[in-house]
Amino acid sequence: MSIFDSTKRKKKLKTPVGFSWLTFLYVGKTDNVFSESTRRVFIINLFTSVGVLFTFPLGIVSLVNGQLVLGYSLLLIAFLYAMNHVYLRRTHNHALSGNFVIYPLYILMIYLVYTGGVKGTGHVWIYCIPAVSLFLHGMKRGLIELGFFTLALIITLFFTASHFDEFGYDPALKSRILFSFIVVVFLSGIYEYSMSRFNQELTETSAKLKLVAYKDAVTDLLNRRGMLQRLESSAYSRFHLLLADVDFFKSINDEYGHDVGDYALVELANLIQASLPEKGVASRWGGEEFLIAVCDCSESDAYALAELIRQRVQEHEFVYLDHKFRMTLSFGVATMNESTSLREAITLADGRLYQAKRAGRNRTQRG
Ligand SMILES: Nc1nc2c(ncn2[C@@H]2O[C@H](COP(=O)(O)OP(=O)(O)OP(=O)(O)O)[C@@H](O)[C@H]2O)c(=O)[nH]1
Repeated sequence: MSIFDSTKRKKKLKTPVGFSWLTFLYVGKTDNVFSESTRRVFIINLFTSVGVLFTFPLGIVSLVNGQLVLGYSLLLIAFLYAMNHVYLRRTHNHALSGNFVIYPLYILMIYLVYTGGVKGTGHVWIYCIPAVSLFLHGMKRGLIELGFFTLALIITLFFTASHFDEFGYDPALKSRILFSFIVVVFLSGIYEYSMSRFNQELTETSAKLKLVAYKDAVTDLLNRRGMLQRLESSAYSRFHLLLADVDFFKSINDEYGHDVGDYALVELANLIQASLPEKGVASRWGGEEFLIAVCDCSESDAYALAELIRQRVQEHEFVYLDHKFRMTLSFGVATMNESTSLREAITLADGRLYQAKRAGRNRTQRG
């Protein structure tokens, strides 16, 4: 992999001056908001923030009503969720943070079903479990955990001295709660499955589109857009550009046909690729033009590389069916550095290439 695959400039969300809810929910990490990990951080943080808004006042109400265990449990969860925000902000570790969310939630739900919560309404909260569990742990682990949770629910409902009966509910309510919970698990599972399939297809399609957008279909090198993107996002502030143009390429097309011209371009691309140093990248810049970039070397090294490629091409015999022919390249070499921008360096290389052509072709022109 080339050194030009380095730091990518990432899109930042515009945040208004002062407090921003988006910045809060993304725990300050608003770059690359479309990435899966940032999305997870967002949802976990959203869930815990909403969780604090519910559990904190409900905890206070429970304490006031004298339900001390429930009150302290809710306040503990509110505290854990608030700490989770701090933890996410510092580490962005959504995997561990997700566990902070879901495991206390499982325990709280079983506790609410067992005790009846506030005025026997505790069981109504269990329906948030399937979606959260499947989202945080995915289909496989999520369903296994939900299986265990359902088992704990059955035991709590039917085999413990839960306080459920003391609120005067119809006995059928227990089985209705269980079945409706299983239905919600089932629907959430279908939703999670279709979402993950959709996301997978979206990721694959976007990777394919990127490939098409940044690669040249004939030579498989980067195309102009891909090369510009690579160079503009490179961490290196100094590199050398070698702009090569095939000499009299039109005559190849005219003499042997367009297919042979295409074959020659592919062969040239292979020759260039095979000559590249580790810290180099090549692209098809235009019709019969190739732009090469190298870094961590001197201007003389860059010139020597252009000469090496030029000589290899000159010595190479191109063979296509019963056609045999030779080709040459002209080069213009320029350096991008602190005082010369990328665009200026490309223009310089282009000007020097033109000089090499005017001076007779099959040569390298540097500054
Ligand atoms: N086969 C093929 N030919 C291409 C492709 N892209 C551009 N060309 C041809 O490249 C040729 C470029 O011709 P010119 O610009 O006149 O340059 P040249 O013949 O190489 O002459 P100099 O650059 O002056 O040495 C044209 O005939 C284009 O049709 C391609 O993808 N495949």
